[in-house]
Amino acid sequence: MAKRIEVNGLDIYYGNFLAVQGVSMTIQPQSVTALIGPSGCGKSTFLRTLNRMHELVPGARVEGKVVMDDQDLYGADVDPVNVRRQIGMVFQRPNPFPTMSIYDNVVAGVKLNSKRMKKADMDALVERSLRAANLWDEVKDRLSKPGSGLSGGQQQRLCIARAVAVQPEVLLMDEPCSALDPISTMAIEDLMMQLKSEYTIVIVTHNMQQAARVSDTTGFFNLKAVGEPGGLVEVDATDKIFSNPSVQATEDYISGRFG
Ligand SMILES: Nc1ncnc2c1ncn2[C@@H]1O[C@H](COP(=O)(O)OP(=O)(O)OP(=O)(O)O)[C@@H](O)[C@H]1O
Repeated sequence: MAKRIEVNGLDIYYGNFLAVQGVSMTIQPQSVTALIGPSGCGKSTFLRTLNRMHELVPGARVEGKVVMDDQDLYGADVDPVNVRRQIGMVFQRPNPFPTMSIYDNVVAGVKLNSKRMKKADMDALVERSLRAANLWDEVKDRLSKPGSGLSGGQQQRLCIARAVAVQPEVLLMDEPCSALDPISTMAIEDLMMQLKSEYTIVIVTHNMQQAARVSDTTGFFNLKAVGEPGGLVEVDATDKIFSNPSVQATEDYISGRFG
């Protein structure tokens, strides 16, 4: 299921404002890629271009290429809704539909894709997705209760269950633990390590220990200067980035000298 994403010469605009310039990188399947860098350098903006969510902002657009396996995600005949089905996203704040039951939250995306399913198949999908998100045991006896009744960490795992229920190839996570306590954070990190055997995972994180713990590859984004666009400074094996980066700015950032 996991797919490779090739990004080539990507420039990302909000109207006339060039927010991110010239990103080229390969995102490997069945692995976790972490994106780190100081605030405002364009990590989240870049992440949202990978599943065509960026263009939901009026006036926002990209130039350059994003190719998933052999599919040009910005090709003229490509339906962005279909791209978002293949490339799921988990956000900073857990955002289950508050009045919907846990069960309905898991199948919400599947229903949106207007797939008609038998009740037994739907039940199996709910169980499989909640198990994949390591949440099944905690909620199996209250599937009809509202998703908003769960703890923050459980809600975030519910959102992950909702994302995996549509069987995407890629999972994008934008600071998925920043609103969670350390125990819930550990649960999500464990989950990422398990999910990467089936998915391509890209995570934006401000937590460098987290990037070092969970990712195989790390990309460091930075602004060239104030008022200049952000860009990818270097991308390499996580061990290398955290022990012997090629660029001084990466070392300065990871050793806490700025950002
Ligand atoms: N909706 C928007 N409209 C206009 N400009 C935006 C919008 N969202 C972000 N930007 C600008 O794009 C640039 C990159 O922002 P982005 O949020 O991607 O950075 P980031 O590295 O993810 O930051 P943080 O770590 O603080 O979340 C910034 O200059 C920001 O002000």
